[in-house]
Amino acid sequence: MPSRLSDSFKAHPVHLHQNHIDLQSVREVPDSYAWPPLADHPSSIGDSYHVDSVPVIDLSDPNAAELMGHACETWGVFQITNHGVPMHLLEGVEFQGRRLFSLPAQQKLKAARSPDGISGYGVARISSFFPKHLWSEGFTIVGSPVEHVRQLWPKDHNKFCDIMEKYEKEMKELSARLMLLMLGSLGIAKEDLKWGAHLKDACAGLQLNSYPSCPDPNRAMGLAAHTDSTLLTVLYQNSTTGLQVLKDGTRWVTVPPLPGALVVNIGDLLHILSNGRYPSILHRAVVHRTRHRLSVAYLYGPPMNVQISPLSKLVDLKHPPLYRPVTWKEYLGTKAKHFDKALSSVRICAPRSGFVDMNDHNSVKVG
Ligand SMILES: C=C1C[C@]23C[C@H]1CC[C@H]2[C@@]12CCC[C@@](C)(C(=O)O1)[C@H]2[C@@H]3C(=O)O
Ligand SMILES: O=C(O)CCC(=O)C(=O)O
Ligand SMILES: [Fe+2]
Repeated sequence: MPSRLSDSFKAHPVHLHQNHIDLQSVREVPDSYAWPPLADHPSSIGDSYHVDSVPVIDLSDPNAAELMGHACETWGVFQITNHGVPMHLLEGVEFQGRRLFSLPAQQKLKAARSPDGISGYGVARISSFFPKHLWSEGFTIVGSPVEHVRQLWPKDHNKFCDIMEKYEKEMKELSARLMLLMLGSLGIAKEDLKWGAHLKDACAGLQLNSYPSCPDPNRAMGLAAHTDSTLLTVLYQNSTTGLQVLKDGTRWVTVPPLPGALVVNIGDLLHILSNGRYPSILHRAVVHRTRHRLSVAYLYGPPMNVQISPLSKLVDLKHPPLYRPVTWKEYLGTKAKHFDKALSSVRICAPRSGFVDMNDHNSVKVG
């Protein structure tokens, strides 16, 4: 039986609450959705992004790799322009996403994700780690979405599936190109990577997120703070603000929507591969008082059987490997169990003077 990414959650089924209320029509935030108001929870505009903003990189710039390396070290997130993904495809994906989320609740539930499954309609998996519900709904595609989409539109599933397939193809090529640039910025050539010839044989998923407008956005949470379990994530957001990243572990900074631009996030697997030089970025999505927000995340990971471990070129006596090898599938299972402790659970005790200190209990035992 071949190994499949969709089996990652089999050992950690979660019975997620499906939204029992229609978020589009409520006038007040119910208690089960009310998060403590956060002092650093800017309600979308007016925060400091004007003085210290997420880098924007023009992919046609000859210095793109260098700029990206700097952005990865200092931010862990950047936006890209001139990426070559046609605008009409981005608009098509947004249109299909809106079409899906505007279906009646009963119809969407026909395509519900199963508790041990990866694909389908539902609330984000991470919501099981929080006491309050999220102000969002999602549709996850890993592999072919056709069985789930048939439940939504029994007579008309082709349009949605065709557009998503086209989009995934474009995203796969773009992600492979971004990986090459990022590796280049670390001094790594394609040949230095065992699976360098397979950057386009990636495993990947697509996550459509919908955030209805909210009567009290400071008390609701669209998507709680998390890092992605990917190498990198390419995110399309519509023209409504909502995505925020934690800068220097202290400040939430809004990633402003730029027409036609795409956001690139560093995920945990690139963090491991780069031996911590390109740290994964903690991010969240807040909601808006009057506007509905839609985002589409392309979750790019390595081919199925590849073990990800710190690149040997980045490891020496002064920089010992900080993480043990993991496959993407294994890491997703670890994330499902340990959530924000997943990265430290695969961390090797850092040797202090070249020797492994057996008394160092910093690492978490997994099993
Ligand atoms: C390939 C992936 C990556 C997943 C799990 C699986 C399918 C859905 C992805 C997300 C999308 C929403 C945030 C997140 C944190 C979540 O809950 O589901 C992501 C998670 C991860 O990056 O860990
Ligand atoms: O909606 C957003 O901007 C963030 C989505 C996200 O973080 C995800 O899907 O992993
Ligand atoms: Fe994310």
